[in-house]
Amino acid sequence: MRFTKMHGLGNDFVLVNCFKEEVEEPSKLATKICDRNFGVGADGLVLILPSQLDEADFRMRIFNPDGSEPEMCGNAIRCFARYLFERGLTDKLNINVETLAGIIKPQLIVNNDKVELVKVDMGEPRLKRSRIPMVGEEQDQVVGAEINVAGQEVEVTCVSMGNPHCIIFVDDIKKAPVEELGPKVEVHDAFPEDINVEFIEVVNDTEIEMRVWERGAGVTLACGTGACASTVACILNNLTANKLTVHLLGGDLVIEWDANNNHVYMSGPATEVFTGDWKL
Ligand SMILES: N[C@@H](CCC[C@H](N)C(=O)O)C(=O)O
Repeated sequence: MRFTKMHGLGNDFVLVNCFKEEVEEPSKLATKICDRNFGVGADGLVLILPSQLDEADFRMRIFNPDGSEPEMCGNAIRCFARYLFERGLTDKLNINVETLAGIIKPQLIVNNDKVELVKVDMGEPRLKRSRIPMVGEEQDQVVGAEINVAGQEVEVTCVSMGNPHCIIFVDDIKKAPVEELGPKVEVHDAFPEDINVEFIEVVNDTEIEMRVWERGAGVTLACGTGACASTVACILNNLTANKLTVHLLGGDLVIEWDANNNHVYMSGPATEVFTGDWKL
């Protein structure tokens, strides 16, 4: 099976073109191919598929290294769009992609035939508890709410970008308890579908530092949906302006929550690393 290894700011993926390859058990394949010792090594397996929907050009499925299937992945969809364009699967610069989080719209910014950046219309953030999902009063927003994590009160803001995110503000990002608190919050009873956990230090009005513990993956160098959810969380808490540079371990994303249409936009790079043949 032919595959392509790509990354968005070090959040890395194995992409398989299912117009040419057949993947029978994607969840099982993800656990094997994402393994960093016995496989290719990646934060996710991405399948490139045709869409049956009139409004969509292609369909993206993504699987976490633990085999679970999340609704969306921000860094993967930039890689997905670049792959489609550079492999000639489309000549469109604005692509409509069917995902479990709805239709997501990447736009390729091309210079001299080279994809320089991908700007993605990530759609509207979901703010009600029932849409995160989180237990409790369905219609409420979760802004500065307290949850008890192993005997410790933790203040959280929760936002869904199609997939769920729990944002925790910290004073010093270098001391953020990503590996201690992250896995406990991920599987907390309050979150019936588990949750991605972002630790945020607000640097100033237009910049934040972020570290992430991803559902089904653990620590990663970047998370696109997480950067979008964290930007929304900063704005809901009146901490920043509506357009931010999000500094991640793997590099920077620019995120804007547009007040005119309530959509969140993410801009960042997508990089191809190598292609290979999977033999197992
Ligand atoms: N790294 C991704 C998010 C991948 C899915 C996530 N682990 C989940 O389970 O929701 C991104 O860039 O958005």
